[in-house]
Amino acid sequence: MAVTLYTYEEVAKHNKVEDAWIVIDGKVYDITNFLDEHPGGEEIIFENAGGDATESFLDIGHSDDAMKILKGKYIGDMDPNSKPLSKKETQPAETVKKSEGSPTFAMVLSIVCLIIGYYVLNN
Ligand code: HEM
Repeated sequence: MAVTLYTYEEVAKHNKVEDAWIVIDGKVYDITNFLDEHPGGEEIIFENAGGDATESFLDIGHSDDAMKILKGKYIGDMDPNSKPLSKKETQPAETVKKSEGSPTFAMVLSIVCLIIGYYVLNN
């Protein structure tokens, strides 16, 4: 089967949480479904979305297990004629959303406090 070739411009479009690709060693990987499963954290891997993560990936010294997971995410090769873009051009489109306290919870808490305050003042 023919290998799909991608350019750095094409890869750079996939820099979103719901659509994230990275390049490692001339190969392209779709890591969308892996972001929140990454043992090293969602943020650190997402920082490389849309760009080349070869150096960061190898620097960490990932295990054979990590290599196996990586293989499963393979979608094609880099076009050897494509030139890497600057870091600025491959910045992820957003940051990974952190789970913040739910606004509903804060609202319920305020209402409970008001009710308690009302009873304290009126008894
Ligand atoms: C698809 C690509 C990746 C896969 C499949 C992957 C997989 C894993 C796995 C399985 C681990 C657990 C430790 C191990 O088995 O080596 C891990 C840890 C880690 N990864 Fe990744 N990773 C990927 C990309 C990256 C990238 C691009 C970075 C850095 C920018 C990164 C940074 C880390 C860090 C900091 C840890 C924690 C290491 C530690 O606690 O010692 N990973 N990764």
